[in-house]
Amino acid sequence: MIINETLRLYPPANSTPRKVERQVQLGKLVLPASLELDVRFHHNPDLWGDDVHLFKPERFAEGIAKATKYNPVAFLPFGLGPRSCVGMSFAMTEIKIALSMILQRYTFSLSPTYVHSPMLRLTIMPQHGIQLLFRPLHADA
Ligand code: HEM
Repeated sequence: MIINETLRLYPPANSTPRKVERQVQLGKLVLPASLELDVRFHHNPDLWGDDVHLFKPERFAEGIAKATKYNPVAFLPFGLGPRSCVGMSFAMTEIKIALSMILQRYTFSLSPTYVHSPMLRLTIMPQHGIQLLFRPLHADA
């Protein structure tokens, strides 16, 4: 739940560039051929609710399908289609291993010096870093 909500609000790839191959109508919008688009993810209150900008891992309590109201294009941290991320399974496995190794050994909380300022520099990253206070769970950690 926490990983999914982090990927929803702070997807490392904030948008996906696409080029329109042939003219297409999307609702009221007519997109002409050759138009270059930057498709941005996960900030539509119609899909996520009025609390779209809040970090709420519990959205995913019953899985991605339920959280997205069964809309298969609502949650796209790894993109979609034939050019979607080839590293998705690797990345998800790596995140889970790293988190479980940390959580087995430490508790941690945000340092009072932390300033929340996500910024886009190729990927989304914390502008001033993330200062955490770690406490070992075991005497030998
Ligand atoms: C949390 C980690 C990651 C996220 C959120 C992420 C996200 C993405 C996104 C959004 C795309 C573009 C998909 C599209 O255009 O539809 C992409 C493409 C790609 N990613 Fe990742 N990625 C992650 C980790 C990785 C890792 C670990 C690898 C390699 C080991 C990787 C390799 C690639 C490659 C090669 C592409 C280009 C695929 C293509 O154009 O056919 N990614 N990724």
